[in-house]
Amino acid sequence: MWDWLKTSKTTHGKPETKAEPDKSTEPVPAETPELKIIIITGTSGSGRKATAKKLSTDLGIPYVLSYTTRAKRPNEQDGEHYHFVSTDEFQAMAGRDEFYEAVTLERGRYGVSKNELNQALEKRKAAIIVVNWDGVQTFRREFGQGAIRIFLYVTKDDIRLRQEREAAPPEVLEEYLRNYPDQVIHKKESDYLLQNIEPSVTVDKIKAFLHDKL
Ligand SMILES: Nc1ncnc2c1ncn2[C@@H]1O[C@H](COP(=O)(O)OP(=O)(O)OP(=O)(O)O)[C@@H](O)[C@H]1O
Ligand SMILES: Nc1nc2c(ncn2[C@@H]2O[C@H](COP(=O)(O)O)[C@@H](O)[C@H]2O)c(=O)[nH]1
Repeated sequence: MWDWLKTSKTTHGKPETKAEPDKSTEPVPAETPELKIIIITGTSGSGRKATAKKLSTDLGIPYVLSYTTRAKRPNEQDGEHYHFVSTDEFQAMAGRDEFYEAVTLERGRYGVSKNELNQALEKRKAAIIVVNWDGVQTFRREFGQGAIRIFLYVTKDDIRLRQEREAAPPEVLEEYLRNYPDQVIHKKESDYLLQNIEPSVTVDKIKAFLHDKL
C-alpha cells in the first residue's frame, strides 16, 4: 500500500542532437527521496516531544503523534503528547492493521497510525514523528534516506533535574536512568546529533540542518 507514496522520480533526458560521451562509468548521483520522515529520537526525557512540536509549528510540517496505552502522566494532555487509548482500542486498531509501526515497551504499547502519516505525507510530503530506536529502524527500512534521524540527548543529571522539576513519578525517572545506556548507544548512527541544552537553540540548529533537505 505504500508504493504510491514512495519516490518514483523518473528523469527524462532531453532529445539528443549530437553523440554524447559514454557516461556509463560515471557515478550516478543518489536520488533525493521525495517524502521525508523527520524522526526525533534519542534518550528518554531529552525533550524530543517538545522539540517535535516546535519544529512542526515553525516548519509547517505535521507532527504525527503516536498512540499509546500507557497511563497519562499528570502534565500530559491527550492529543498533545500522545493519543492515549485503552489496551482494547489499541488492539482493535492493530487488528485492523492501522499502525504503520508499533512497539510494546515496559509501560505499554505505542504505534504510529498509517492513516495519519499518509495524510501528512499527502499534504506536506513530510511528517515529524518521535519514536525509539526500533521505530527508527522500521522507518529507515521503508523510507531509506528520506527517514532523517535526529538524535537528542541530555546528561543523566539533566534528566534527573528536569523530571524532578516536573514532579514526574519516581518510577519514570528510574526507568529513564536505567534505559539511558541502551538508548545513548545509538547516537553515532544518527544523521544529526545534538545535546538539548537550550530548547530554542536546539530547534534553530535542527532547522538549519534540515534547510536544504526539505
Ligand atoms: N532544553 C530543555 N531544557 C530544560 N528542560 C527541557 C528542555 N527540553 C525539554 N525540557 C523538559 O524536559 C522534560 C521532557 O521533555 P519532553 O517530554 O519533550 O521529552 P521527551 O524526550 O519527549 O520525553 P519522554 O521520553 O518522557 O517522552 C519536560 O519536562 C520538558 O519541559
Ligand atoms: N517505535 C516507537 N516508539 C515510540 C512510539 N511512540 C513513542 N515511542 C517511544 O517510546 C518510548 C517511551 O516513551 P514514554 O513517553 O512512555 O516515556 C520513547 O522512547 C518514545 O519516543 C511509536 O509509535 N513507535
